[in-house]
Amino acid sequence: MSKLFRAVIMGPPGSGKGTISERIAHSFGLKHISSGDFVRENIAANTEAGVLAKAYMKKRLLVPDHVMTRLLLPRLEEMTKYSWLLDGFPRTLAQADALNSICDLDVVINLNIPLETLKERLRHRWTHPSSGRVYNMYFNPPRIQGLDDITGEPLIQQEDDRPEALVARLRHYKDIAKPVIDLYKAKSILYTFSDTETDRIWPNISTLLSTKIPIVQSDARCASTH
Ligand SMILES: Nc1ccn([C@H]2C[C@H](O)[C@@H](COP(=O)(O)OP(=O)(O)OP(=O)(O)O)O2)c(=O)n1
Ligand SMILES: Nc1nc2c(ncn2[C@@H]2O[C@H](COP(=O)(O)OP(=O)(O)O)[C@@H](O)[C@H]2O)c(=O)[nH]1
Repeated sequence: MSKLFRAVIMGPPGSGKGTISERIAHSFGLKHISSGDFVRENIAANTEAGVLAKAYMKKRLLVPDHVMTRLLLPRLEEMTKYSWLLDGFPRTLAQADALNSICDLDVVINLNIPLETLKERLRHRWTHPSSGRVYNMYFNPPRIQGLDDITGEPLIQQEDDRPEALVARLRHYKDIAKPVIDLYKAKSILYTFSDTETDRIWPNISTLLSTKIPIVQSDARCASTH
């Protein structure tokens, strides 16, 4: 059997991590692990780490490294048989070091999107709070305005997505992501994509992954699409 594939997707809020992760999972058959969704699931299930995480998220703070690693590492260890794509983790160098201690990454996709584009997208991002599903009123609107496609529940605009909040979030992202980006650059596994449109970035990511994903995965993809 060929080697399993391990990838991470990084980028500031609104850069398209969730949108692109879904396309990668669909096209290449990788398991998509969204750290934000996983945190929300743990909060909903009232796990010990979920209770800790909730206290930070309520204050709109990032969850500390030790809580995030306690949540994510066991989840990844359950996935040793699968190829996966990790979205939203690691965010800090400490998280990257913890990840490094349990696996070798093949590819890190780094999304580099202009600030004005991020502001514009997040201004129109609507979220289904309990699942974390996101919509954009122009790019991928819900079937019925203001309602989640799956549950029919109301969508909300998160405080954090307001342009005023975004500038601070982005500055914070840049500070904590820089050493992580430098680490992956030094390992020669960082691939940076810069554009204002996901639809223009996607073909380049798809080409990259087609050259990297092991044969077993590509065969599985062909089998499921023909
Ligand atoms: N490594 C991580 C991943 C997540 N979280 C917490 C804080 C986030 O606010 C929340 C939700 O994470 P998401 O990645 O879903 O969403 P965000 O709104 O933070 O980011 P984005 O706008 O990039 O989707 O989980 C965290 O503290 N540390
Ligand atoms: N207009 C526009 N919106 C996009 C594009 N790509 C993603 N979006 C929307 O922008 C928002 C942020 O994307 P998301 O995938 O949630 O980014 P994340 O925060 O990095 O996970 C969502 O509302 C997406 O639907 C794009 O190319 N153009």
